[in-house]
Amino acid sequence: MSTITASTIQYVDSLIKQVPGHATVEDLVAKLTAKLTAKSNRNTVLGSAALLLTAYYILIRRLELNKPKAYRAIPKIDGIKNMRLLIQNVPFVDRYNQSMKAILDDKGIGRASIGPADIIFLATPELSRQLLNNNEVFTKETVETAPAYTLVRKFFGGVNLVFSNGDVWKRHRAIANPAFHRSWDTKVFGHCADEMSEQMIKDMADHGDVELHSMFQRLTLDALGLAGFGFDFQSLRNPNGRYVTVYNDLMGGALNGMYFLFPWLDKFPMGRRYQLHKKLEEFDELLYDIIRQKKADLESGKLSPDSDLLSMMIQATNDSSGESKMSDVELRDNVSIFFLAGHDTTANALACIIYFLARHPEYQDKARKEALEAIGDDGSIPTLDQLKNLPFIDACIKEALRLCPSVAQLPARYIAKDYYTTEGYLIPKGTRATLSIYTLHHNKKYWGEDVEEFKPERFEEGKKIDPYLWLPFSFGSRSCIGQQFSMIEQRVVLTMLLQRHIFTLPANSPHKDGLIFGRGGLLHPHNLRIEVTNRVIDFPLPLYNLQMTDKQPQLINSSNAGEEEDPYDTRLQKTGCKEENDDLLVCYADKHDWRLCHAEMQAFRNCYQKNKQNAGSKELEDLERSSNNKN
Ligand code: HEM
Repeated sequence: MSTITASTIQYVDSLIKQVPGHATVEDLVAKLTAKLTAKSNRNTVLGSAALLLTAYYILIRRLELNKPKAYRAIPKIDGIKNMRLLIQNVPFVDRYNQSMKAILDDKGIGRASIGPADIIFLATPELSRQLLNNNEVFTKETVETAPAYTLVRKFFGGVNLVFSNGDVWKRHRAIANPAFHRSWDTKVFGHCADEMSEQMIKDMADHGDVELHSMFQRLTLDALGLAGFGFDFQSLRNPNGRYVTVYNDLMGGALNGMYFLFPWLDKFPMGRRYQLHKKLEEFDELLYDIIRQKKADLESGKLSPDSDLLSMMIQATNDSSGESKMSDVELRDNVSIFFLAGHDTTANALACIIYFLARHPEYQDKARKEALEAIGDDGSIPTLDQLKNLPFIDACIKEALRLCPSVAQLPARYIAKDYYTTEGYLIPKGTRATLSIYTLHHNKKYWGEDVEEFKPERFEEGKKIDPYLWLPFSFGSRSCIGQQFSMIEQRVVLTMLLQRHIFTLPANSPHKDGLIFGRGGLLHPHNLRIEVTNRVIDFPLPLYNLQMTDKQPQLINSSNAGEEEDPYDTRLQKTGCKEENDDLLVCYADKHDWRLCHAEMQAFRNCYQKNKQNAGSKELEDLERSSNNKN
């Protein structure tokens, strides 16, 4: 057989050389069949069939002569290997390293037979420019193509901002744009950072470390629920709460590879699938309740139209008319997709950046210094103004997003018509294409030999980075609408956490030589455990000093400890702020971190300032002055 194959290859080769460049496969096959038939007198029928089969294999499968030359020029990636790794649920980065990294790094383009149609991976800045500026050719694959009974379709909806094209997408983007591009209230994010701070200290006490990625998932879910829809998931306080569990189960189900590969099993769901469909009904009930309530509150004037993202979108659809309006189903489908697009993505980014800062204490110190200079050290939530000038922290965020782009490759585009790239490759109609953001971010050609190292200096002020090379949020008209939301959230959370805590990678961490990523659709660190300690700081109140360490908080009177009549108490009584002071102490006793008692501290401070200026409080000031002199 091997001699037959070898001679057939030689024979087919000689035939191909005789055929003009523009010959069709049909010409070739006809010519080949004629020759083989003529020789059949000498060969057995079996031999001829083998020859024909081998010739077909070589012409069509190997040489792909049924495909245009400009398409054949795109290097091939091993699709079967990729599929096998996908079914084995191998994490994205391992799958990528084993099956396509070498080709994409070198050639910047590759194609594979995965799924119903070939998929082309684009991985140079020039190719990303072409994909991102040709939305009519590189169209989004919509969820509508999934049958209506599938979990994915029911969960993410038929039409929404992420999975739509043309006029439908324009209408959704126009309604969502003003809601996203506004001045976000930092308090929501700050409130979540407060809670996370508290939870981390509890986890440290209970387990000796903190699983950072799931902690940030809880933070970003709470933040999105509050800032987006005015709904408090309370997942930081209660990770097993009803809606958190429902939501997490649904995400786990819908993004599981098995659900993508066998969607038809959803037609008659059984076992776990059945449970998930039931949970989806529960989740939908919640979403529709939120929408109904919001509409009623807006109508009655109970809620201001700019109170959260959903209110603004409802207001925008009320202001538009006819087809521009959004139905409740469309609003629900967008709310659902915002959860998918807007919570895990930022959680991954935050977990990665803390990991890199923990691995590089020198960068952590520098980032903390910048944070303290910008937002102070009194535990208050930073304002937008205070967050404007954070060049080093911003550089760290960008560098972490380079190394860990949550969206490692863009969701696939369906090719609506034949497209010739400027390099002369053909991307044929009916195939699919994606942009490999991960390759662009990890290619030595663009970032140098130290490409895998965390170096925020790459993004220092004044350094220009090609927007088609660094693309964590994509670029152009279909870039991430939530970029500003995410950046503000990251800045608030990072500055507040750096102000309060020190992050250390445990000596035996499996991540000590490099980040290990987990399974699933989005790139995220796998089981990332970090040690968190409190910074030691001085209490800034004028009356006494509270020094705290993470281990042993102590309240120290600044003067005259042990005297019979405690002048501290006397002074407090005179300020008339004893009640506020008690509230503050109770809060501190409860939370073990005065920075989590900001409201109580502010109330005490306001009261103290006010009473100090009262006529007749001179005695108090004298007392304070004499106490200072003694110290
Ligand atoms: C670090 C955080 C984030 C990353 C890395 C990220 C990344 C991306 C990327 C790469 C795209 C382009 C997808 C494509 O072209 O197919 C995208 C689109 C989108 N993102 Fe984000 N995203 C983040 C945060 C958010 C947040 C916080 C929200 C909402 C609250 C959000 C909502 C969206 C939406 C709605 C789109 C679709 C925009 C359109 O097609 O017009 N994202 N995001």
